[in-house]
Amino acid sequence: LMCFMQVMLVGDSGVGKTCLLVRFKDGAFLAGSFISTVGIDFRVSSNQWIWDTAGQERFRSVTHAYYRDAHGEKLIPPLYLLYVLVSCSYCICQAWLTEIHEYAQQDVVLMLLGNKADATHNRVVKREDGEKLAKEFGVPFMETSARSGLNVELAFTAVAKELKHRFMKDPSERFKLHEYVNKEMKGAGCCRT
Ligand SMILES: Nc1nc2c(ncn2[C@@H]2O[C@H](COP(=O)(O)OP(=O)(O)OP(=O)(O)O)[C@@H](O)[C@H]2O)c(=O)[nH]1
Repeated sequence: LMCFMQVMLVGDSGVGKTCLLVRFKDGAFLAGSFISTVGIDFRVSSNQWIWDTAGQERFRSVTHAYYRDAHGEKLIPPLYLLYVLVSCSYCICQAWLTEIHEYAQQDVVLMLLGNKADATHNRVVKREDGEKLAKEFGVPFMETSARSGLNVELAFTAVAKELKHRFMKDPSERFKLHEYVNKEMKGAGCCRT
């Protein structure tokens, strides 16, 4: 059974959307100069089609267009919402969550990721803050690092598992995304690569 899915990464410019994708797909970290995504981009990884959206405000209308299909129906795919632990992008995450609720379907699969967990000396957002925000919106949460690889694989496979279960609609085997994530995720102190 081939299951092809699309997911989308959203979050402010510079939080590490492209880097997380590259880490997941190629197992490498894109260090050095930062090339901002223009509009929207996608990468195909085995059976996942992952949209990488531009975080910059001036591309917002382009990314919004992808939230709906040609008939204006609410479409769009499971989302990973990112903020970064080293700047105030966390503060505006709430705005992203509100926007997603407006544009996406009710049953959208969402995952909140706090990226750049490796940059401990620059950290300004506490883990508890991420947990609190996630709880408020009822979404699973984990801290990640595209640099060290922390929880990157898990973030993508957990959503893939959830979608697979939804697709197969087998009520006897209800997949519990929150439980799975809480069991499998690593803390930021431990660097799994
Ligand atoms: N230390 C550290 N730096 C990271 C990490 N992820 C990304 N970066 C750096 O953050 C910068 C921005 O990363 P991108 O992945 O291009 O950010 P983006 O969210 O795709 O940005 P836009 O395309 O503008 O929306 C780059 O300089 C990366 O090297 C991480 O986990 N740890």
